Amino acid sequence: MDMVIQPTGGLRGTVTVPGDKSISHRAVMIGALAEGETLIYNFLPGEDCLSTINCFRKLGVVIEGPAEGMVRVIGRGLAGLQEPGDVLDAGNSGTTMRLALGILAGQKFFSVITGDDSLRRRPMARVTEPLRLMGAHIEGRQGGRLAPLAVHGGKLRPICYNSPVASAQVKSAVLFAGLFAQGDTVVSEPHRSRDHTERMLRHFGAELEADDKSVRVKGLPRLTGQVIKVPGDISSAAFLLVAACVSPGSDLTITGVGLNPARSGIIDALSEMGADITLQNLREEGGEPVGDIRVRSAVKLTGVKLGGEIIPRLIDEVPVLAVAAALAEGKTEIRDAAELKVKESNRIASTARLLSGFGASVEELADGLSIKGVRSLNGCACESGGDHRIAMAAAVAGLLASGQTLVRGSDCIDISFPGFKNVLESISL
Ligand SMILES: O=C(O)C1=C[C@@H](OP(=O)(O)O)[C@@H](O)[C@H](O)C1
Ligand SMILES: C=C(OP(=O)(O)O)C(=O)O
Repeated sequence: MDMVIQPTGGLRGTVTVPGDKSISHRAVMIGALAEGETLIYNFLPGEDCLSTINCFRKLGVVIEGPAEGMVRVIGRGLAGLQEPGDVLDAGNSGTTMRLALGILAGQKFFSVITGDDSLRRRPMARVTEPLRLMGAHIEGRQGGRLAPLAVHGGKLRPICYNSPVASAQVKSAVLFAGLFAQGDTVVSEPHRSRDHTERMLRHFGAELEADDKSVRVKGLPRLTGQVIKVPGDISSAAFLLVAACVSPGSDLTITGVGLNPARSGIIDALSEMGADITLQNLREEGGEPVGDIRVRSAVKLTGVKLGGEIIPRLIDEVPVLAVAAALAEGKTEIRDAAELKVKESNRIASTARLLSGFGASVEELADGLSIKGVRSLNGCACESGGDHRIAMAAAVAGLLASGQTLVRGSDCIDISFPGFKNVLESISL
């Protein structure tokens, strides 16, 4: 499907964005392992989260919905999953595959998990290695580095795992496996990644301690079904934030957005660039910080240097942040972001290609991007390459460019932000 985008005269009004993808996945998975019913409100009906629901249905879990934003999970308890009669399909979702592997590692039965072309190219050794150390038997292409992966799970032992990458998916897979091991499982990482798993496990009754760089979970907890209200996804809000910052005449409020500090790097980065962003109505819901974000057109955005600890806090927002950088004054450098190469596409290459098509001045670095701001972008025809974040970054660039933009292959936006085009149309002048 192609999406046509015209230049915007500013973004105005009050909107919500769909539920957080990371939290929606985890609510289904932890709900499945809990005893009793879990009700999930504002569940993200994006394709990735539907893949999680499908996988857990095949594991014998009764899951109703999503219907009007609500999902009901009838938990089976820690020992209640059943052997799937067929291959589990994680679709395009790295989170589904990696987190599910942590759970499958702890099951006595045999299972196979696969995904689409993109997911079958993404690195899985980062989870299969620690899960093998815990005692799981996992086979796959290239010695277990690539899906499809076959898992003979069973009795696991706890480990102290020092992850070489700051990845919430690796951390969560090991913590989930740790639920099935007697004793304490510890995971540490070079920088702190998003901590939704830790927060939600605690909410369901697990014993968990965390400090700056490590997390410890006690095995064999009794998890109890909960009511979860999923906040709006800051990664989806990011597209609207950038469009509103850069286009003159904007005054936009996005209500009920998750503001977990491990996810809010985009607000810090844009603010450092000179954006006019205020946070209002700050509160906590279900153990997650939530608030409303008001963004007005910036007088001027200036280039920044980003690297180190902020990178995991804005990793999925780099493509759209690069659009802001392309129109900022001076140079922006994003380093320490080599992880972008192993997302749905190589996002260093795909972001550089996208921006070049709009006439931006961008250079690919081994671990990031260097972008020199230009006065204006020119609308163009571009390709999503099947990557939802690239498709939406392209749409935002189109809103800020002169002339018309055509985004080819925009259907992949439904992976994380169903209704994106309608939301844009409702706020764009
Ligand atoms: O745990 C999660 O929900 C996610 C973690 C991040 O991936 P990594 O753990 O690979 O960094 C992120 O890019 C992805 O969109 C969602
Ligand atoms: C990288 C992403 O997701 P996942 O790893 O779950 O495919 C994303 O949503 O940008």
